[in-house]
Order: sequence, then structure tokens, then C-alpha cells
Amino acid sequence: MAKRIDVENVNIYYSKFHAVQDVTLTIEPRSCTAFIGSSGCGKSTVLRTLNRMHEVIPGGRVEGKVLLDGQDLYAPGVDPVGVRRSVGMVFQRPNPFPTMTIRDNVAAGLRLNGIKDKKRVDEVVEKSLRGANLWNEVKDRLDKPGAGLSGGQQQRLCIARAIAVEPQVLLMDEPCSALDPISTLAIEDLITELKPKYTIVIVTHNMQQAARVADRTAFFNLEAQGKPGRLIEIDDTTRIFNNPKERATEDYISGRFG
Ligand SMILES: Nc1ncnc2c1ncn2[C@@H]1O[C@H](COP(=O)(O)OP(=O)(O)OP(=O)(O)O)[C@@H](O)[C@H]1O
Repeated sequence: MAKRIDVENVNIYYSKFHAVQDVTLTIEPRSCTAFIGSSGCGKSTVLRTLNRMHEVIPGGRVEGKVLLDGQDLYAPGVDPVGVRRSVGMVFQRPNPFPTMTIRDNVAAGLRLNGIKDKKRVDEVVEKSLRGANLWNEVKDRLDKPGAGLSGGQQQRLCIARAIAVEPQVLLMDEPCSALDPISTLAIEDLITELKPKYTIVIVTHNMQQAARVADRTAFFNLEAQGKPGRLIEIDDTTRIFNNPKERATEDYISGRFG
């Protein structure tokens, strides 16, 4: 189910602004890769090119290739909606559909995919909520609004919603930044549990978090304000944190910069 992602010579623009320059990297399946780096260096922008969300932004443009198990997501004729189905995304702020029940939040994507049979929908809802470690907390209130859950529960609901459609890749853009430490640990545990089945990419400002959950870490940097962000290096997380190849990475990791 999990797929390998190869990013090849990707340049990313917001209208005329060249936001990210010439990124080439590989993201391995059945593992978690963290994107770290100082504010504005393009981590979220790169993340959004992995499921063609960048082009939803007016003026958003991508050059280069993003291959999912060898298939270019940007090749002519590829349907971006299909791409977003196989490459799911969880955002910084939990964003359940506020008026929908917990059950309907998880089932939303299934219905869009044409799965309407109630028994089947209920099975997938339970499996997804169990997968997101939320089932025991919500099984007696599936018909209550998703907005009534705590922030941490809402974020796990969003993860359940994302995994319900069985994506091959899960992108997470600072998924814990709005959460308290206990909820953050719950999400980190969940990432560790999901890793064997998915390709996970997480943007995080929290270096301890990257060290805890990520097998590989990519460090991005800005040469100067107004210049495009660049990938400095990607390597095993232990290597990035203990023995990086590049001076800029070491400066960032040791807090001398950023
Ligand atoms: N919608 C947008 N329109 C125009 N420029 C944008 C837009 N979103 C981001 N940018 C610019 O692109 C660059 C990269 O932004 P991005 O949000 O990807 O960085 P980041 O590393 O994720 O930052 P942070 O850690 O602060 O979230 C920045 O210069 C930012 O101002």
C-alpha cells in the first residue's frame, strides 16, 4: 500500500516568486520522513507539491517531477483529485467538518468515492477510528458533532478521515502545533503505529518530535530573505542530529541559527 516518492528537480513558484529551488529527494515507503528548517524555507510548500495541493493556490506553479512509485503526479492527463485520494493530508489546525457527526466526518471521503452501503461504511468508520486510536473514546457518541471533541481528539478524527480512503501516503503539516503535550504524544504514538503501513511525511518545528518519530529527516534552509528555499541535506534522522554532513544543518540543529 505504501509508496515511494521521488522528487526530481522540483522548483516551486507563487506567481513570480520563486519559493523553492531545485529539490531532489527520495522518500522511502513504510517510514516517516520529517521536513525541518527555519520559518519560510519552504517546508509546507514542498509538502503541498506531493499531492498537488500547491496548484490550488492562485499563482501556484510547480516545475519538475514528483514520482509516486515511478508515476509522475504532474504528467499530462493525471487527475489531481485522484492524486489527493492516494496522497492524504492532515493540516496544522484540526479541521473536522464542524456540523457533521463524528461518523460522517470519517465517512465523508468514502461517500465521495461512491461507497454508500451502510454496513460497509460502518465497518470502515470503526476500522479508521481504531487505526487513529480514537475508537474507544468516541464509540458511544458517533452521532455527535465532530466539533465537540477536544483538539487532540479532533486531530485524530482528521487522521481517521484521511486513512478511511486508504491513501498510500500521509502528509502532515505541523499536525501537533495546536495541541497540548499529552495530545502531541498521542499523535506521535499514532504516527509510529501507522508507519509500517504508510509513507508518512511530517513538517515539524519541533526537533525532538522529528527525532522521536522520523526515520529520515530533510533539512531545508534559506540562503537569504527573498531567496528561494533549498534542501540542504536528507539522511537518517540519527545522522542528521548527531553527525550532519553540512555545516548549515549543524548550526540549525545546535540552535546557532533559525
Ligand atoms: N499562499 C502564498 N502566497 C505567496 N507566497 C507564499 C504563500 N505561501 C507561502 N508563501 C511564501 O513561500 C515561502 C515558503 O513558505 P512555506 O510556508 O512553505 O515555508 P515553511 O518553511 O513551511 O514556513 P513555516 O515554518 O513558517 O511554516 C515563504 O517565503 C512564504 O512567504
